[in-house]
Amino acid sequence: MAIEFTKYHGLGNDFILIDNRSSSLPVVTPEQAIKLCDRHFGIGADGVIFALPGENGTDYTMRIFNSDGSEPEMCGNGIRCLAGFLAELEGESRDRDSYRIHTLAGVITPQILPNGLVKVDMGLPRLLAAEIPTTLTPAQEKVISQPLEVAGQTWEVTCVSMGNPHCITFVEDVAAIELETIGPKFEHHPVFPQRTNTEFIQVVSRDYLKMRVWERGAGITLACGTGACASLVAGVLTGKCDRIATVELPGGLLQIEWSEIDQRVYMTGPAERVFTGKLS
Ligand SMILES: N[C@@H](CCC[C@H](N)C(=O)O)C(=O)O
Repeated sequence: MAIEFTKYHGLGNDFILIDNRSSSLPVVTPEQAIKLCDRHFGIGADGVIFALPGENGTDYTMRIFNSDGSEPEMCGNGIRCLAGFLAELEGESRDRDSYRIHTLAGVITPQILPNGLVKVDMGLPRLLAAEIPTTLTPAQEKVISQPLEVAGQTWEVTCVSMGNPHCITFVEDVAAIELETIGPKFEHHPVFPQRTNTEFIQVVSRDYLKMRVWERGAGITLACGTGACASLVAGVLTGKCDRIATVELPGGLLQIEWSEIDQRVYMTGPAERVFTGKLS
């Protein structure tokens, strides 16, 4: 049976979206997702996202497979794309602009703004070592500016979970980082039992950060929404930036806020539909 899909991207972080609302199991296996994501022999994408029926009273459930077939807990750019995709699926019967989405990282709420951008309530950042998870500090302690040996160099890292793990390091010049070489070494470092996403951040000013990312299960991507949120939180924890900042990624800009009022993180950015097709 042919499966319809729609390709979306959020700042060049691209996804194959599948309408999976009639079943609570993804209609594509992780092995198939690897093939679909292949940029030479498949459609090409950083991941496959499924719109499933809501669980625990939510409107919908999001599941995602990375391009290596692993399943992450959350995806920031992906959930903006999912909001656009759901609006498209609901069509003229749509009577809301925000969705409560069940994810492996908890309930996440994207809202489609009148200007077409999507603002997402990304929830509370998790800061304890056990929550990342990492063995860099004792389980119930935060991981702020800790030394970590990677590739014969000592990096100062701060770790934040947005449901998925992030290791953030502040550098003088993001352009000088050899991501392809160093990224996998962070991802598979033994202090990260569930591997990690790694963000390299250059602080341009207290409200403007430049970021490059190596994603767990996907490698170099043009943007990472959870990574931008985690990086702003790391910047606040280390005193390097304000609670509201623009994060510049290779694919474009995200606006991130770590609210002083409710301590939740809010991300605003685009979601662009690219094309549709059928898997046979
Ligand atoms: N690109 C995403 C994150 C996708 C999941 C990540 N690769 C992981 O394994 O945690 C984003 O925009 O947040």
